[in-house]
This record gives sequence, structure tokens and C-alpha cells, in this order.
Amino acid sequence: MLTLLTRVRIHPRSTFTRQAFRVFSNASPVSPLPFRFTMPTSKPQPESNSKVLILGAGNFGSCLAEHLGDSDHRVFLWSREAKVVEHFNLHHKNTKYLTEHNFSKNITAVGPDLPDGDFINEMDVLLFAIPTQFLRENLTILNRSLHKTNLPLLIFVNKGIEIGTDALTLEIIADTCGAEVAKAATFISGPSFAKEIVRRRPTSVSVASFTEAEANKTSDLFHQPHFRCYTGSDPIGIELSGALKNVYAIAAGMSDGLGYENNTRATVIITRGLAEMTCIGTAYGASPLTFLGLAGVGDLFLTCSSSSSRNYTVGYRLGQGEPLQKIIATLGSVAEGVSTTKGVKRIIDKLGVNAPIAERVYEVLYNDKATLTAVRELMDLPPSRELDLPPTAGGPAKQLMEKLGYPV
Ligand SMILES: NC(=O)c1ccc[n+]([C@@H]2O[C@H](COP(=O)([O-])OP(=O)(O)OC[C@H]3O[C@@H](n4cnc5c(N)ncnc54)[C@H](O)[C@@H]3O)[C@@H](O)[C@H]2O)c1
Ligand SMILES: O=P(O)(O)OC[C@H](O)CO
Repeated sequence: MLTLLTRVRIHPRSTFTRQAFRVFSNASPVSPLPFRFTMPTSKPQPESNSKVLILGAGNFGSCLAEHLGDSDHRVFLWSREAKVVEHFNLHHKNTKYLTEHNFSKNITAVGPDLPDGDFINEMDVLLFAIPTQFLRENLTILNRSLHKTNLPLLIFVNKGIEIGTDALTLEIIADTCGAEVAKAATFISGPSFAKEIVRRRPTSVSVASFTEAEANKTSDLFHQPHFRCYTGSDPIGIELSGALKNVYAIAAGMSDGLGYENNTRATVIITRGLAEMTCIGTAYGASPLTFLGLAGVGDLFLTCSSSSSRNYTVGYRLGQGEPLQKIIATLGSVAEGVSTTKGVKRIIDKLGVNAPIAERVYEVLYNDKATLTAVRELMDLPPSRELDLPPTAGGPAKQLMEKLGYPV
């Protein structure tokens, strides 16, 4: 380690040195040694009054627009619906999501077309609050407007895996905008219901990026006395945590919908869910420690134990006997766990990870297995060791790192 630091002549107190130590101690096991490379960065951020474009005016996009507008930033909120844009600019209300809330006057709605290159180039920050399944199409269009030498700070808050490709958001960004943009991207994840953030209830999240300076910029932008950010350098683990917890929230909802009680939710679903998440993440190539953070156990606990969670609600209604199609048609908002379960099933099959709860959620959602049968099957499994972390083969993470141009 010291030899390496000496060879690259890095000052012992520099950011790079601190990052190098962090990578060795806490990042994804297949993470690169970043100090050997030029780190892609966004344009310098102003001290205050950043110009922020939020893409996606659903519950979370609107709530984050309010959080930043409330902190004196100049916020633009893109909606793909002309009526939402018009009404928002006249009344500072969103007609579809968080409908009771009076939004900050610092927010201007834009749309329904995606803003053009000149507008994008003016922005200090682009924040994507678009559900995972629609990200690729929007990034493909936006890429034409991105000046790679004058990149805005890029923030992603979606929690899912893309159907068909099993891609994490990092890979979607690399495919559409290139590896350098993906390396500069930052990811926010953690226990954070939109409706509580707009009411300024104390909330904490994880912020991760391969480029530590970018994670710090995102943390600085969001940090408030009622909103704390904790930074890290395992974006793959952070992304997997956010996507996987949605699958286990569906399982917890099913258990409650069937009428099972606290023991079942706490032990069988939440704790075993955390063990499964950690095994899947480790086999994928993420750091097991990441799953013990806000984006992992923090968000798992939140969504598995609250009817405010849409994923929990989907599970609860399934447990009560409602068909999936009816639940999706009437939910009024996205439950990422439903589509993400497909990708998770393919990933655990490919990696050979034992994840019996995720398997049962898949069977209920896509093979008509009764929720009661799924829970009984879980209880009938033979006794096993509590935690058998698989070896860190890290196949998918390695492939992703190679795609980003890091040697692994
Ligand atoms: N709601 C929360 O509390 C919360 C918290 C943390 C993270 N998230 C994550 O944020 C993401 C967005 O969730 P949300 O709660 O805002 O969802 P939502 O259902 O409230 O809103 C979805 C938004 O996506 C837009 N949309 C739909 N199809 C689109 C397309 N083809 N192109 C572009 N936009 C499209 C809709 O117009 C809407 O504005 C999800 O990945 C979710 O997991 C949500
Ligand atoms: O409503 P859910 O289930 O999508 O959960 C929202 C957020 O992920 C909570 O952190």
C-alpha cells in the first residue's frame, strides 16, 4: 500500500489518499484502485443557489424538489404531463402526487418535452427520479445534450433492476451516456418516504459514487439539519440494497396480509431477508458491510414495517387475496419491487445463491403461487446455518467494472 502511494506521489492528506484507504477497507471487493486513474468530475458547484433540474415529478422527484427549493436553490421540475406543468406553475401544487402540499416558490415546472441542450448545459445538477424501467429511454435522449467536459452533478434516486437486461442503473448510464459519465454518477438511497421528507421529519440517507468528490458534492447539496447524508464508495452495493429491499418489503406485506404477526415479520422476513440480500450482494461483488447501512438494513426495516410503503402494500394486498394486476392498476404509483423481482430471480439463478424468500416472491408474482403456500414452504425448509456468505466471485460486478474501464 505504502509503496503504491509513494510511487504515485500522492500527498498523505489528499482526498485521493483517503479514498484509496477507503477503497481498501470498505468498498466493493471488486472496486478499482481509483488513484491510478483520472477521476471524472462534474463542473464546480456554486456555494449556494445551484440550478437543479429534477427529472420526474412523481412522489420522490417532487419531494426532493421541495427539499432543495426550500434550501434556496433554483429548482426546475420536469414532468411529462403538460397539465401537471401548467397547474404547478399557477398554483404551486402537484395535481397527481403529494397533492396536499404547497410547494416552494423556488420551483418552476418544465415539460412535457425534455429540456433542450442549452437548458441542460445551464444546470449545475441533474437529478433523476424516474422509475428504473423508463430510465434508459430518457437517458438516451438526454445524452445528446450532455457536454462531457461541462458535466452537471448527476444524482440518481431510483431503486430497481431493469427488466430484460438485469442492469443496475450504473450500467444503464454507461450504455446510454458512456463509462466516464457512469463513473461520475452519484446514488442516493436509504429510508426516505417522500411524504415525511416534505414535512421535514428527520431523515438520513446513504450517498455513494465511484468518484468520492462527487458523492461529497451531492451530500453538501442535500445536507440540512433535518436531512443527513452519509457518503460511501460502494455504488454497486448501494444500488443492490435499494432494489433488493423492495422485494423483501413485498414478502413482509404478504406475511402481514395473511394475518401473521410480529415474530413472522421480524424474524422470518426482515432478518432472513437481510441475510439473503447480503448473500446476493456478496456473490454479485458488493461489500457485505454496505447492507448493514442506511440503504440496506435501514430501508429494509422501513419498508417491511410500514403501510406507507407501496411495495409492502402490494404484498399486503396479495396476502389478502387480491390479484396482482388489480393491485398494480389501482396503486396509483410505482412499486419497483414488482419488476425488480424478475431481475433478482435471474441474478440468483445465475449466481447460484440460496435466496428462498426472493424465490417465493417471484413464484407468487409470476407463477400464481398462493401466498399461504409460499410462507408454509419457507417454514418447512430444513434447518440451516444462520449465515453462510458465498465466496465473492463478483462476476456481475467485475463485468460492470470492466465496462466502466476499470481493470479488475
Ligand atoms: N416515493 C418515495 O418515497 C421514494 C423514496 C426513495 C426512492 N424512491 C424511488 O424513486 C423512483 C421514483 O419513485 P416515485 O415515488 O417518484 O414514483 P411515482 O410513481 O410517484 O412517480 C413516477 C414518476 O415517473 C414518471 N414516469 C412514468 N413513466 C415515465 C417515462 N416513460 N419516462 C419518464 N418518466 C416517467 C411519472 O410521470 C411520475 O412522475 C423509484 O425508483 C422509487 O423506488 C421513491
Ligand atoms: O413506497 P416504496 O415501497 O417504494 O418505498 C419508498 C422508499 O424506497 C422508502 O425508502
